[in-house]
Amino acid sequence: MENEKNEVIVADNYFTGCKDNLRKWIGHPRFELIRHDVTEPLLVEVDQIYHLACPASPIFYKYNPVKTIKTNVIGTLNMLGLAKRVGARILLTSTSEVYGDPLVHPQPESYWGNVNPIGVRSCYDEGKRVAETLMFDYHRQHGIEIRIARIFNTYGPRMNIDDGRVVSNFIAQALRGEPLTVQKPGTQTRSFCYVSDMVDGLIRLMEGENTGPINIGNPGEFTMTELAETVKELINPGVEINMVENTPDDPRQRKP
Ligand SMILES: O=c1ccn([C@@H]2O[C@H](COP(=O)(O)OP(=O)(O)O[C@H]3OC[C@@H](O)[C@H](O)[C@H]3O)[C@@H](O)[C@H]2O)c(=O)[nH]1
Repeated sequence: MENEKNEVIVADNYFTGCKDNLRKWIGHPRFELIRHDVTEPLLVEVDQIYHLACPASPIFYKYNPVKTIKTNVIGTLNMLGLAKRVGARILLTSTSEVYGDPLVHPQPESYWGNVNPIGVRSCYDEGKRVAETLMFDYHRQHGIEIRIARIFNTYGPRMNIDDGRVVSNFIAQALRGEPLTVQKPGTQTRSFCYVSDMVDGLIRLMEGENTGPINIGNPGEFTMTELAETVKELINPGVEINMVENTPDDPRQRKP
């Protein structure tokens, strides 16, 4: 949008997104906002498609798993159909979850992953794996220009305070003076990425020549206990850290 030539159409079903986050652009002559769910076809004329749809927080994507997999499969088919009809380049935001509970560490893009196909996270990780397959099939079969980013745990301003991912959870808990809930064993690791770095990475990927898949994230790796201690020290040294039960199939380590 900052570029004076670009016109931007945002399609959002507001399941996790929020109109208020776009307040700055609503009414701008080069901006259009449509309430739309990608599981339905979208008829617009565009040169580039950022296919970002799908809840990303485990609590949200597990809330309605059938809808999550529909978004990843039917949603991606619809966006690829749009790309094919108008000759647009399409970028898919895939995920580090395609590596599942990785047996290779760190995870290079060449690693095929260790994913449970029938678990509670499968709607998302297998869904994104199918989405990647569809991208490459449309590329090979129809010559569609594709870009695939594998996003690592990302955080930043305007995240929903109840998003459920670990960074916002710990910060919200510390601000409220509630115990920080570290899911057991606490030694599991993540590499975190700041949202504006992620956006830079996505734009560079879209504008560059590399189709991907490419990991976008940071090499810094933290255990969840280390993260809780850092948040406690920075925000509220008086707060407790509680170990709580984890959810099934939580990846033990993750680093690009
Ligand atoms: O309150 C909490 C929440 C989470 N956690 C732990 O923190 C770790 C990170 O969990 P998050 O819920 O933030 O999300 P994950 O890293 O598992 O997945 C995320 O990262 C990759 C993205 O592409 C995905 O969209 C997103 O699901 C997990 O090990 C989890 O057990 C806590 O210890 N306490």
